[in-house]
Amino acid sequence: MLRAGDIVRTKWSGVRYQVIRPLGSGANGQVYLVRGPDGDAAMKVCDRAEDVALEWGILERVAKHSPWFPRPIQLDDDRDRPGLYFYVMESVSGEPLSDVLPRLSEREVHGVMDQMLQGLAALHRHGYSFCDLKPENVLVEAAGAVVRVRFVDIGGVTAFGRSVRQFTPFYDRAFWNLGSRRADPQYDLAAAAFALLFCLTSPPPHPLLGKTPAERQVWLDKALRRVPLAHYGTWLWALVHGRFADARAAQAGLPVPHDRGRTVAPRSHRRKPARAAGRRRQGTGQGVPGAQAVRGRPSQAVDWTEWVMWISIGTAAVVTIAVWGTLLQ
Ligand SMILES: Nc1ncnc2c1ncn2[C@@H]1O[C@H](COP(=O)(O)OP(=O)(O)OP(=O)(O)O)[C@@H](O)[C@H]1O
Repeated sequence: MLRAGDIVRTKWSGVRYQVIRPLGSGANGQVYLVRGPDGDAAMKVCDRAEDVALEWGILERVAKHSPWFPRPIQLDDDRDRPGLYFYVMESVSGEPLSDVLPRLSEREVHGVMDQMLQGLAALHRHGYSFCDLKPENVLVEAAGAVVRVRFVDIGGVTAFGRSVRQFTPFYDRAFWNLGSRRADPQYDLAAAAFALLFCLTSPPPHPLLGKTPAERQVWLDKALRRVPLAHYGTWLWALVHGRFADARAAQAGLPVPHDRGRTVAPRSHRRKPARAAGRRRQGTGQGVPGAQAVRGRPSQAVDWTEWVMWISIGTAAVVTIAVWGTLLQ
């Protein structure tokens, strides 16, 4: 564990980094904001040399093709602390997806998802899946009209066809019994959908980990019906069920924003789930460009503008009939 102010001197190149503050930690290690000869950077420290070597190798390979991941800077050991293994990469600014999404407008949510899918498409073009895609690993910078999305945590990136090495249960399609735990484009598309879904509604409760796959699916179906953005329920359903051929098709199917400057309500103010449990429809996937047939998709949240329109038409019809009735008497 490093502290603010600690100095790390690299063993082989003699470069000096000063620790500014921790940026985050996880199962594989800790990440610190450090100041080096070229300014601020992020240092990932792991207990095992193999983890550092593996992540560094992936980062070098992937970052070449994908500006969505941090740029690798250097791999080395600490000269003064034997057993401290680390690599240094670009420090990515932004906040985790879960903190940012609730205060974005529909148009900005659309922008975030569009960029996430572009980032995934770039990675997939080179034959890799992200695999450990979750809100903590998606950093978003939203400044005015500009929204910028970057990915961190390269550790799970896996070549297509291989078994997924690193995953988080709630973002893993196999946990929901919706596919295998093998790396492919749909694995990431499902994870992206779970990330958006849980940020827009609420994260799954911990006890779900001990439930059967059927019980988990019931929970997921309910969550999909609670999505507060028009048309996103259907699109997310198609993503988690692997209905899009690739990230480009999913991007083409992104619901068009109906932006009225509204922000996606914070959790405490979100609309109550639509009372539509019995209104599940059979669908054909129409209206979701790029999606194959979508069956048993969840019904959408109530669209009040449609209700207002029908009430107005009904009132006008009643008034017209009443006027004619009076005139004809
Ligand atoms: N390059 C970076 N720039 C800024 N923050 C970063 C960077 N890399 C990682 N982080 C932050 O540190 C956190 C932990 O890093 P990382 O995900 O690499 O660790 P991990 O041990 O693999 O975590 P997990 O167990 O979640 O997989 C990230 O969620 C992110 O908030």
